[in-house]
Amino acid sequence: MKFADVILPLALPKNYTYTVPPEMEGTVKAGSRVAVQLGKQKKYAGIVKSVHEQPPANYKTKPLLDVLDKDPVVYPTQLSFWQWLSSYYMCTEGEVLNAALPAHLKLSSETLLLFNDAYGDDFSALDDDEYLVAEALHIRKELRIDEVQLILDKSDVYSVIKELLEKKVLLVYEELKEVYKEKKENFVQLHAQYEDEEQLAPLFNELAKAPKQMELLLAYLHLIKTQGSVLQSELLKKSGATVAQLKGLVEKNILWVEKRTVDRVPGGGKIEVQIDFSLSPAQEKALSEVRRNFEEKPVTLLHGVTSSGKTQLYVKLIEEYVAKGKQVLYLLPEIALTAQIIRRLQKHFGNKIGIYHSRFNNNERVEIWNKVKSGELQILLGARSSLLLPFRDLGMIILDEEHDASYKQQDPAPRYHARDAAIYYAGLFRAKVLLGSATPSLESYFNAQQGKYGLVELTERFGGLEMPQIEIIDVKKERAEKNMDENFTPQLKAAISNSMAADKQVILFQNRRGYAPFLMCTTCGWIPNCKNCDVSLTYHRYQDKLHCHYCGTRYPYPQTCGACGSQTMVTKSFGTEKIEDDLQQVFPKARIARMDMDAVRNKDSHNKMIQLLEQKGIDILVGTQMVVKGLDFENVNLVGILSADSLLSFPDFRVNERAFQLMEQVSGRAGRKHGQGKVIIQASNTKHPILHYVTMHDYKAMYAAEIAERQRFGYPPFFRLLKITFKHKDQQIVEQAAQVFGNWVRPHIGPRLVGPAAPLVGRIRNNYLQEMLVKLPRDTKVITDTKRLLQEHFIKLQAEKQFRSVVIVPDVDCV
Ligand SMILES: Nc1ncnc2c1ncn2[C@@H]1O[C@H](COP(=O)(O)OP(=O)(O)OP(=O)(O)O)[C@@H](O)[C@H]1O
Ligand SMILES: [Zn+2]
Repeated sequence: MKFADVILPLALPKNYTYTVPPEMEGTVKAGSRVAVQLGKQKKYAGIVKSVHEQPPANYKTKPLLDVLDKDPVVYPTQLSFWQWLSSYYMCTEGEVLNAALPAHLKLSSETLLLFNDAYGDDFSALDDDEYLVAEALHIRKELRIDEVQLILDKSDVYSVIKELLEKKVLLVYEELKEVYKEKKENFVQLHAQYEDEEQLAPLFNELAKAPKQMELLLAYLHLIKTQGSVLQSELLKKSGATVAQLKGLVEKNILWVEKRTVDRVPGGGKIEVQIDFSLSPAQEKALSEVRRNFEEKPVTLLHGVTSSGKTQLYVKLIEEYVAKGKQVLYLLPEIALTAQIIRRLQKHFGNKIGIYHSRFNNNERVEIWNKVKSGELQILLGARSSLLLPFRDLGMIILDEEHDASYKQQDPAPRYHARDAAIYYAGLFRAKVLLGSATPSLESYFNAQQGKYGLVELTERFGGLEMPQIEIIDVKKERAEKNMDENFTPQLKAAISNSMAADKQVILFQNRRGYAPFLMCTTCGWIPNCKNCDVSLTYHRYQDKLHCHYCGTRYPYPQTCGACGSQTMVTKSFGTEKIEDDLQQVFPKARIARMDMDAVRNKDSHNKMIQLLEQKGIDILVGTQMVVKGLDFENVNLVGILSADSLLSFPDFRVNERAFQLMEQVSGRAGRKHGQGKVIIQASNTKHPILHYVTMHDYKAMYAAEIAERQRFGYPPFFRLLKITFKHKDQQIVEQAAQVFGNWVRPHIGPRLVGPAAPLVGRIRNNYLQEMLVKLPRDTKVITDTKRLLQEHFIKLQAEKQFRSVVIVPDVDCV
């Protein structure tokens, strides 16, 4: 008798074992999707983790209902990776599976199926069962899986549903209510008679009188040669012609236009790799050092100053791996960054490259999933979630901006760090990992210093440009002397004027979004707080509302103080929205744009803003963290940091490291092409050592100072941090639970256990919080033992009646 352990897309502590019915023995493999029953009613599609002959000790197994795929949906490598993720990051394999699988591959009895209107009503291509379901759906528009079971009068309906999904007859309802729409685009083609070169010559003569049409035709011929197919939009862009001019050629029966369904995610195509630049001697040297390091070590850190051309180095390396037939994963910390990089990469790799991130809809995700799995996509650019894709033969992972905290997943589980997960995942393929940054994390630089990672340094900017010149301005002084214009010092104002006069562009950085981070009553000091969270509210002038940045709740603007009733509410501190407003007053002619989470909610608006900036349609860009990283604009010569103080003063042991990284990175946007850039940093505490390191662009001095502190106080990289958060609606219960838990484990852990205590924001979405920190020495055995101990006590705590509903969230390597 054969048994299969199945991972279900649920947070079950253990995987269930099912019996493999004899007729399925040939088809059930590790990685296959199977339909199973859980409990009396529920059915799910899960993934087989392993097939074996060992019945479980404590329960009678149920049979698998169905095998959903001829070929497994993931390879054994992914199963090993998932298992590591779940054990290292203390979550269940079901949670990992849930994060990894696109919704279309996850089905359960609660799944709502929708009819895809785009399919039409011609069901002739369907078999009997499919037809019955399609017809019912066509009439009723939506069905639950149990209703499908009634219609077909059987319980194993998953394979039918899967077929219908693949044939695009039906859709899986997702919260986003996205509807599958085939994407159609106009393609242009040459009439067959002209495909013969000899016929072309007379055509050219004929068109000599119509130069625009001639240009169109030439552009067409170029595109068809290089790309294999010609999009109307691209053709018009390349030739600079109008639709009317194209119509002219269509009317002459030379070209014709056809609407075709296109992949949402381009792939295939016939572009050849074109590397049309050469590396500078410094880059060449760095590249060969990377290669040499790769021979000895799986991980190498490329520490290259801003604008040293790390991206170009990546391109060369990618080319080498692609030529060897390997897949390459290029990770970026934020979706926001993909837009510019993808254009840079597509220049070289055309359609060999795909993008993947959480803002993709499910249709797009399934397409990418399949192309990565088949190996059709050789290069994938993506955010951290692309690590969960079923790569077939990975040769290298590039992790750009490796220091970035957004590489850590916060919620929900698995709360993995993409850098560490990438290193593990690459190890399973014996692939290489290249970490790149101008401001490496202390952890990675430490590992490089220790010889665990290779280290390659690139210390000069490409093109012989100097690092930007940094000027620190004392805001306290300027304020006292009443020289300030809103939040701008005269120095910053003058520098902006100069840039604009020279037809250059400016980036201004402020780390708070909204208009004012809080309001205050000048009579009694009252500050409006969120009802659900213990935080002050941010004023957003655009909507004239107060927002909670933790739970998203919006409140009307209070005309009077909520405590004393006076009409003396004033805004305190300032966010990007206010800077944008004030700038417009000070520079009425400037074209100003704002880039923050509020301004660029969807991927396209962000992309458009970047393109506008590239095309010099914006003079001044104001933004948060978003403008800091990786962006490459040749015309920006000035960067202003409005308030360094807010970066240097929050209670976190990483504050100095983060502030340095941020300031160095945002400074790095200035002066990347035509002459040295300038950076103005406004600060009250101008003597802060971090400001000094930034002025000198001295990463190593910052590193030396910080690493000593970390060692002294027992923080990463010397210890790993595991944070445990307890959450409950009732403050007393959560405090008790944390106390009890602390008392249980403290005797085993000792002084390495810190807390419990309420975090800075002690209540979020009406849940009270308690936190505890465990410092883990870099010793695998201690780490595993401690995790096991904690896990046992989580279960013990939740077995206590009064604590049953306390939510426990372990966060390994928290950031
Ligand atoms: N070998 C090269 N040939 C032509 N252009 C180059 C070369 N190297 C770099 N550049 C150009 O210099 C600019 C900076 O390079 P790139 O963006 O790769 O730097 P980076 O090291 O990734 O910087 P950051 O860390 O700030 O993101 C880009 O516009 C890039 O196209
Ligand atoms: Zn709130």
